[in-house]
Amino acid sequence: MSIPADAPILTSAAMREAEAACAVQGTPLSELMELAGVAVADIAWRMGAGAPILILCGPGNNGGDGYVAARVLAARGVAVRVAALAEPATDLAKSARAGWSGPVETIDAALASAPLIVDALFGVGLSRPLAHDLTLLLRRFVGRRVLAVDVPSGVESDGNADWMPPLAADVTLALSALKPAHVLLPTAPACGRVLLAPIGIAPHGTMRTLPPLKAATPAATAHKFNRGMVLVFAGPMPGAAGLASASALRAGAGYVVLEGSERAPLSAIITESDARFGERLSDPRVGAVVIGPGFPAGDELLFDVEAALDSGKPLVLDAAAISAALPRLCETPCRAILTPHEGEFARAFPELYGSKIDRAKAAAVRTGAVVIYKGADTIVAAPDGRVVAAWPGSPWLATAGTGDVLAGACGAMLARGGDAFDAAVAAVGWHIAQAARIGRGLVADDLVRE
Ligand SMILES: NC(=O)C1=CN([C@@H]2O[C@H](COP(=O)(O)OP(=O)(O)OC[C@H]3O[C@@H](n4cnc5c(N)ncnc54)[C@H](OP(=O)(O)O)[C@@H]3O)[C@@H](O)[C@H]2O)[C@@H](O)CC1
Ligand SMILES: [K+]
Repeated sequence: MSIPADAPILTSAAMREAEAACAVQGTPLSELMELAGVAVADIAWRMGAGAPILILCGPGNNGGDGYVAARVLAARGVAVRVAALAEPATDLAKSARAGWSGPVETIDAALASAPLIVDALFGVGLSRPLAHDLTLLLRRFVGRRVLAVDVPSGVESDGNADWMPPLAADVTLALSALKPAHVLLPTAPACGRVLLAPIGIAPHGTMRTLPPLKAATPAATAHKFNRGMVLVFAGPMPGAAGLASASALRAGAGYVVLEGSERAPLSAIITESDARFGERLSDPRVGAVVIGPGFPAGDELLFDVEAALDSGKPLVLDAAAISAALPRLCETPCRAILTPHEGEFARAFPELYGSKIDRAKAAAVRTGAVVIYKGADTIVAAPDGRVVAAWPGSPWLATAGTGDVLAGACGAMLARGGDAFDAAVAAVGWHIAQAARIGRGLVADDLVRE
């Protein structure tokens, strides 16, 4: 599974707006469908490597892309068969169908045919789950290689429903932009390797996939304080804050103070007693405060969160600190990154609905903070509507303590100054890159070991 880096993501409504704008600017949709069909044919050609190809066409424009691809592949000498679910229903699909001079079979008649299936049944126009008999029919193709056009058929492209496609794709060719379903669970794994065909629409939007990680080399004039000073607050379980402080240092902070713990995980980390927390909070060199790792909910946490909020420092609020800070944040937004996992998000924002992207965006608007909604399909959302989707993360990150490491990395990035959203995206990118480097058998401590 893989996804193009820094690629646009559009909902079906935004996609239709972009298509309409394209038509207004003088590019007919038939031209886009031609480009889409050629792009599908190119990938199918490479995947098929000379083998026969069966193209399954639906009634809408997704099916239209399939007919164009069939025509292009046949012209290249590939043995192509086309099977349709129904007659084309749109003018575009009808004209694409008219361009295909070969026979059109029924899907069950074509079952025995090809090792490579091009799934052009439904794209962003799917409006309800697939009928049961069609689902059963399509399952009979399981085991063949599958190239899905735009999305695997059966998937609701905006990520609002967890309808799973009967035929998971080996490769999905997203047209013009990725769709939320490509980057959200449970549908993302069914998309396989996602490729993007930029077919003439220049999508304007605020959602993208994770950008490539930039190597942040310190400036020649750097010293430990101007590289970012992070104050990590340890609660009753200091191991978690220890991980966060080590991670802040590894992720590039110049100076890390671990407050409330006597044991530093790395020799360069300064430990201090609780008594100095207030004093440290007013230290002008402190660029970010991390609070929450290893801290159960309760009065003690509430008191410290209030003090951190009063300080006006940029904050990373993790675990129970998120709910503790919520009433204040909703009243007076501050420069903060919240890092909830699924359970913490549900506790803090039980009333939000929609896709994971919608809910992350709504939480960011409500709190005025950047939200990193963690999971295998991590979403980073800013209050101004920017979103970065980090699918696929690393499966090795699904282990205790990795969230504390992410919180520390957020502290390091935030302490450098600059935009909190960019800091959050950089921290998520760093976290995934570290995990990818270590891979099999990773435990949280490995992420901060070297
Ligand atoms: N973005 C781009 O640049 C370009 C995008 N293009 C392509 O267009 C695709 C979108 O095309 P689209 O809007 O025609 O929708 P599409 O997915 O083909 O399906 C709609 C049809 O399915 C039907 N239907 C719905 N649900 C159903 C169900 N459960 N079971 C049965 N039927 C169902 C629905 O009929 P209904 O019954 O709902 O009236 C309607 O007939 C897009 O994904 C991309 O591939 C390119 O061609 C051009 C450039
Ligand atoms: K499809």
